Amino acid sequence: MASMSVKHAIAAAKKLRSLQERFNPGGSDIYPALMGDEAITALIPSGNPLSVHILMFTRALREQGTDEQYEKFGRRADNNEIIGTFAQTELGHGTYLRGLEARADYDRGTEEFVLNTPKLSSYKWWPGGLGQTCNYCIFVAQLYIDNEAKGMAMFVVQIRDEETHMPLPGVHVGEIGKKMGLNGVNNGFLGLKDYRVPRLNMLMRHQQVLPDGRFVKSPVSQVSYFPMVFVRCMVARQNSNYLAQAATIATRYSVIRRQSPIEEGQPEPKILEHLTQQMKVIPEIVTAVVYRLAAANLQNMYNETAEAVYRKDFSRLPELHALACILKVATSYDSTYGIERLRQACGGHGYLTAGNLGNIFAMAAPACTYEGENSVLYLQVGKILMKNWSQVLAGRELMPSMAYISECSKMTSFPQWTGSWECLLKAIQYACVGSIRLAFQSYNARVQSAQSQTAAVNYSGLELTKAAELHGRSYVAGNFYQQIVNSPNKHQRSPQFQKVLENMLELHLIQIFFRHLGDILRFIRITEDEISALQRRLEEVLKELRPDAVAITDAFDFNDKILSSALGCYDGNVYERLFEAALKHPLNRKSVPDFFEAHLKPFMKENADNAKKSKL
Ligand SMILES: CCCCCCCC/C=C\CCCC(=O)SCCNC(=O)CCNC(=O)[C@H](O)C(C)(C)COP(=O)(O)OP(=O)(O)OC[C@H]1O[C@@H](n2cnc3c(N)ncnc32)[C@H](O)[C@@H]1OP(=O)(O)O
Ligand SMILES: Cc1cc2nc3c(=O)[nH]c(=O)nc-3n(C[C@H](O)[C@H](O)[C@H](O)COP(=O)(O)OP(=O)(O)OC[C@H]3O[C@@H](n4cnc5c(N)ncnc54)[C@H](O)[C@@H]3O)c2cc1C
Repeated sequence: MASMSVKHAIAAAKKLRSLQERFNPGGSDIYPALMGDEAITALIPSGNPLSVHILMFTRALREQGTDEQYEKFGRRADNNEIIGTFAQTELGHGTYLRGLEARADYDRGTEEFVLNTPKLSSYKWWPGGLGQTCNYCIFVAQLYIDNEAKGMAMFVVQIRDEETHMPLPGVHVGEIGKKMGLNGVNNGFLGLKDYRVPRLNMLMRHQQVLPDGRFVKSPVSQVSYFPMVFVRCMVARQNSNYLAQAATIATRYSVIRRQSPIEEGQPEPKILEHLTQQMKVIPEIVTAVVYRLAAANLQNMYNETAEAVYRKDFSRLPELHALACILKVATSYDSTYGIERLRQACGGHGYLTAGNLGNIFAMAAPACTYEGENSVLYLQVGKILMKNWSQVLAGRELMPSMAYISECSKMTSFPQWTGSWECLLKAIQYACVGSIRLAFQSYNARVQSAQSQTAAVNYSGLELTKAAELHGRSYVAGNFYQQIVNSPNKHQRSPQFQKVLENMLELHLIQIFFRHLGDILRFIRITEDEISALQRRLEEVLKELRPDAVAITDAFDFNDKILSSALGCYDGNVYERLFEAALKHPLNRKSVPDFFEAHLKPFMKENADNAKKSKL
């Protein structure tokens, strides 16, 4: 499996490189985006062993290395002359980066770093492609000068011979083992023992160790976390695509499959005519659209911020970090749960490998863990919200994506309920701000009762998480509202198209309202009649969107090869394709399987003989 995926990944890399040269000669930016795109991930169903090389190794060299270091390592990596990975996580630590145990001691006598993974728990563990594909890596370690810790630093480390691919002396490298999916990625382990690299192998764009051992601190230490910010943005985009793929499959299947007359004596309808089926499928289509738009916005913000960071302007980093975290969490959680819901919406056939929903799930689910475990990132956003709430209390302006928090904080009570989109959006934002206020009070009370700030974060963790989750909902819903209602492109849309978009907005807002009804009722009074009215609107908008479901998913524009699904093909020949796939199964190669004579027949015979004996 690993060797097939390496072969496919290389073919894809070549093809994309040629597209890059044709459409963006000399540029380097579209290549990583293309490389990680849905086409590639779908065509390499066991995972792309070059993803971390392209998304993290090359970027870190470009963004964390000096120009000289880029010339030495980065250019070769961009050309795929060397293949690397990002080796940060260890067997004993993934989340708590300050606890990483790998160390780099500066030897000023030789102007080298001595790299070590001193214990079993300090072995690098998980990096994509490290097991077999890579010959280089970025090794993240605690930097020590004269045995004094200076914080995290990144080192370019050659781990295999460029000619023979043999591991170099002092390097212990291998594959970590079979996973629930992504088995083509050869995630690896790495131990280093007194492994020396020249001083200029430490990436020194933002912090430096001078030849005499003097340490020049980065102006902003968090900039060393920047490679993770990029991948979080990519996860937001990629997981939205996985959800869109699953939604396309389930929608197409739901207009082919017929089951159970709705009226006695009537023919069996397409299953998508059943209201509960609409509720399983259509909201997921809409969620995919909503997240794709949010992820596109995030990507633009990333591009602008990355350019600024390259010029050493770090001012927008906190906002990008907060948004990348929350969208990474929201898209990975919602796509994972959504894909499973869509699998169930395909009944028994959804469980067949031929439907491909299992593999799409296996691709999407680990994003809840990698690149920052989701609960940990919720807490990270929760902490940022606390900081921003202090700013609100001090009357200061907030970053644009949090401006709604200031606005809601000024409201003494929620305005008259109208049920309009503006009212629904405001209700979500208002509940979010109420949750932030409660979390802040709880956190503050703990700090005032002499708890440390970190302990106060831990014990207010549930409230911080709730506030972060609602902030994600507020941002995503607000972004969708702006794009549908206030977009400058609105007037170029046909009235029919605008109506479909507005129906999607209606469904999204009502869906989020019902998901968070408990949270909203905590802060806003809404009557039973007002809630019932929303229930009727939900049923109505599902009915309105039903005829558009196929067209919307067709507009995602996945071709059959990418979906790889007997249930989701464009031509709708579901049963023919399921049969075709079944007949290809190895057990169908022979009418009588080998195990019959060897095991089954003797077993049955023995039972028959015993039965005969007991009758005698
Ligand atoms: C189309 C493409 C397809 C995509 C598919 C992807 C394919 C690739 C597949 C897999 C790749 C997976 C690769 C990896 O997993 S690499 C390893 C990733 N590891 C992590 O993400 C570790 C998670 N941990 C952390 O990020 C941090 O430790 C932490 C949780 C944020 C906590 O760190 P720390 O304790 O140091 O920090 P504080 O909480 O005290 O925060 C201090 C201040 O720093 C700010 N901060 C934190 N992180 C960042 C950041 N990234 N950028 C900017 N600022 C950051 C934080 O807000 C605090 O700020 P303050 O103002 O309060 O001082
Ligand atoms: C498919 C895959 C690919 C990966 N690729 C790479 C790669 O290329 N390079 C790389 O370096 N790493 C990679 N990783 C590792 C990944 O980044 C880590 O697994 C991830 O950051 C989570 O860290 P952890 O495994 O240590 O989880 P842990 O931190 O041990 O989490 C376990 C549990 O503890 C909880 N927890 C931890 N800390 C806190 C806290 N402060 N507060 C509350 N709860 C907490 C978590 O919420 C979670 O429930 C990959 C992982 C996977 C699954």
